[in-house]
Amino acid sequence: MLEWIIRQAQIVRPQGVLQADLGIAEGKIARLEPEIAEPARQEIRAEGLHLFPGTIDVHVHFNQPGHTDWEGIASGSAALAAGGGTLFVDMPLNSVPCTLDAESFDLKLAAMRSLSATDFALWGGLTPGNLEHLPELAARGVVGFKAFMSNSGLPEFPSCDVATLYEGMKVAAELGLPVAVHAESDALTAHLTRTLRAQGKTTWHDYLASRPVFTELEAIAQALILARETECKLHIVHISSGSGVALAAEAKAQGVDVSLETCPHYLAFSEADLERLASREVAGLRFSALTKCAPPLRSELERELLWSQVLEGKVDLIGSDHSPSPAHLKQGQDAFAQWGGVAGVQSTLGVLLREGWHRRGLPLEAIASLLAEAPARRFGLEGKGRLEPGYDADFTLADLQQSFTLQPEDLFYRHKLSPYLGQSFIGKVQRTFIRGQPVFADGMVRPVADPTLIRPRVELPPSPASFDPKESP
Ligand SMILES: NC(=O)N[C@H]1NC(=O)NC1=O
Ligand SMILES: [Zn+2]
Ligand SMILES: [Zn+2]
Repeated sequence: MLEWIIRQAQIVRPQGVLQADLGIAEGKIARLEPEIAEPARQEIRAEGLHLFPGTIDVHVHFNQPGHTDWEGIASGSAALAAGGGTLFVDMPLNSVPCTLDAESFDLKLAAMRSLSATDFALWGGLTPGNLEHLPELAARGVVGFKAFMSNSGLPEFPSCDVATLYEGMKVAAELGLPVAVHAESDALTAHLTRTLRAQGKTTWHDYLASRPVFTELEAIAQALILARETECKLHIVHISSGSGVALAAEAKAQGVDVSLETCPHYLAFSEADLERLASREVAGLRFSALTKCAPPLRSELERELLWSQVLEGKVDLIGSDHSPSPAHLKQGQDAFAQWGGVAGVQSTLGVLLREGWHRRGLPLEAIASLLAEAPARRFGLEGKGRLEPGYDADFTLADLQQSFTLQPEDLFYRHKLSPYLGQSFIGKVQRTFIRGQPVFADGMVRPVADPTLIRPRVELPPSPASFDPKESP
């Protein structure tokens, strides 16, 4: 007997939106049909609601173990589920220890298994000094290796010089896993930061001036050259500018195996918003501090160029780069000293519905691809990301007729701080299911019974054929 039937929702998939019944058995989608005649143990009438694949956020920092005072797995994953998410991939840094070897992986895995409200996957780190640990991380199931091309802000996660990045890509290519890069030039951003600070500059404006678009382009170009040379799969995280997407998309069209990620904050905000709102206080913090991130917000022109690339299908996927901190790390007059990171894991679907679907005509089908199918496909997350029989019953029901204003009490974050507070959104998330288990309903999160590490299915490059004497003439 079917466990659940969700009746007559608008089912949103990359290939189209259709009204149908979705039947669930043993945690998987068992049937997807115009009408399922038989009953199920439990049914939901969902006329008028949209049923999206559960969103997959490949870029979060939940910071546990070590920095549970910044976020933590339980609160971060609960926020993901409340925003329609069913799976996240945690970054290797901001936790203590960083995920750089087998031991640190095992510590994080144990914490995830006991605390996560959702399924999860893990990134390993690539830094100078941990190259020899990449194989053991791969064996344990990381989806790939994250490297910083500029200062990460954390001494325990040093940035990769070009030689380390090159050697790391060679190892990753052999392991069949991607390298993800935070693409900003260390030489240029460090130089500009030093110059501005030496002049006593401290405003948010000065911070933006220390990381202009060309410093991002310089790093993207370098990463593309190395990926082409090593035949390593490359994932460029949080591309902030339309120009950055154009550069990477061009290389992709020429055959470089690269995927492009941007974040909701680069789609929702620009320098023009900062100009207007910089000193407005949200939850006691300045808007300029809540939106401080690296790479930083860009001009209105770059934001609209980025949108046009999203609408043209040039961006593969969207990750939140949820990187929260306690309020005290975002206080003070010196913009350079404030913690860089935006808290947004709960708002990704809302931003795409408002800024994309409602304001710019982004099809709902594209949202299903950007937030679920593409991340699952790119990172080999089998059984995830699609609303098809045989796939895990991971989905979310949202009411696109219902608008709401985001309030601090809506947020599941440890710190109720977000640049989206006080903004109105459409598409309130009503329920989220993971492997057929209701994880979010009636404004409450009930963690999945068995939070599971999703390991990537890795396709290794073919090894040279061994000599078979029987076959020889
Ligand atoms: N350490 C960390 O989370 N850094 C992130 N924050 C941000 O704004 N950009 C990043 O890469
Ligand atoms: Zn980054
Ligand atoms: Zn990040």
